[in-house]
Amino acid sequence: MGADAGGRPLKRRDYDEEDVRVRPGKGSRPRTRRRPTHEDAVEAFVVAVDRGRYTCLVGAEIAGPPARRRGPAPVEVTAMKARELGRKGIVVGDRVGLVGDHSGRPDTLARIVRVEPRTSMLRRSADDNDEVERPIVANADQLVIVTALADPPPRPRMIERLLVAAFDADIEPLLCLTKADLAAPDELVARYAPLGVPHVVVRRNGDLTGVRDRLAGRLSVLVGHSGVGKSTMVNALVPDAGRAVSHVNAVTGRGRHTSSSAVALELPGGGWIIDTPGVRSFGLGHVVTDNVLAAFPDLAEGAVRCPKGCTHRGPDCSLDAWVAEGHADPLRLATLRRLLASRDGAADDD
Ligand SMILES: Nc1nc2c(ncn2[C@@H]2O[C@H](COP(=O)(O)OP(=O)(O)OP(=O)(O)O)[C@@H](O)[C@H]2O)c(=O)[nH]1
Ligand SMILES: [Zn+2]
Repeated sequence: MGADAGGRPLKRRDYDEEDVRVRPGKGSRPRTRRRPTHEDAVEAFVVAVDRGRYTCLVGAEIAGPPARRRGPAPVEVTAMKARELGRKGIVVGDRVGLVGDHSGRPDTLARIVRVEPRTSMLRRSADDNDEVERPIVANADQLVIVTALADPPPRPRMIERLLVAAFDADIEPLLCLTKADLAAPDELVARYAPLGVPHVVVRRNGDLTGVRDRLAGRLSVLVGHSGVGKSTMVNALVPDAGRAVSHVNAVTGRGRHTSSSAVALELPGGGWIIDTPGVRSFGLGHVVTDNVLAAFPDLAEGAVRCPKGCTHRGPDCSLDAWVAEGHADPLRLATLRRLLASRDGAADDD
């Protein structure tokens, strides 16, 4: 399980497991009962979710520079999920179809009747040994791993977890090293650059050209431990971020929800960033072993010699020999094994 006949790890293509979970119909109902097609639904982009209320933008340019936007400014619409969608989850980043009152006028409520197929889904589990996954953000094409160079100190375990999550979700990672005034980035860069992970270095009030270039025209999700300077950077990248967020709050009317959920913000130069609240941990219980391994490209190469179904933790594992032969750093193998072990309940803290 978890690999195809050629031993390659399976990639998730069924981005929405709820789509395929078919419920047995209630006897008398004809099986061919068709749902309304809602051909009149307008396209919208979900920028915030708060307890059953979805803040959606109608007419937003999701990729590419806003200069290319021809029509009028996007309209912010509050919507609820239509009954017919059942338990289907809707998250920030989703593209949806809206019916009903989508004027965006105060006290109006549209209905989401459709969720477009997703190009990616970033998920985490509550715990490593918990396979129940929580979808976080849909359709992102870049995962920005925000790490302070000091205060708080970098947490390599967390970085590696996020790299696994990015690989599993088929999202490109970007290491964003903040607080460069406090410590040099050399050590972290030396650790991740050989793995092909791109990086940018930022500091408060510093030049943001490097990170802006990486974010331009893309849908990036920012994840980091609390206190790494994520808000400081977001506010510098999106000068009216605070206003946008409080506007969203005003629409949903539920006070400050920025600390508890993700919010999508448009970059002045085009593209979107999805800011997520600071995380303490990032569970990987839902990731198949082969995808954990595949996120370690320096080791995955050596694992082709492993016995079929290798847990990569037992005495038959060929990775010990691979490392002994000098193909990879023993610390990397230790990291991989710690991660795999934590999925069986062992602690894996920084
Ligand atoms: N020295 C230094 N301090 C910074 C820098 N960027 C942010 N800080 C400080 O670090 C602290 C945390 O910054 P925030 O931007 O609030 O961090 P955050 O990641 O958004 O944290 P949460 O809101 O808890 O998720 C604040 O006291 C900032 O002033 C930096 O480049 N250098
Ligand atoms: Zn093995």
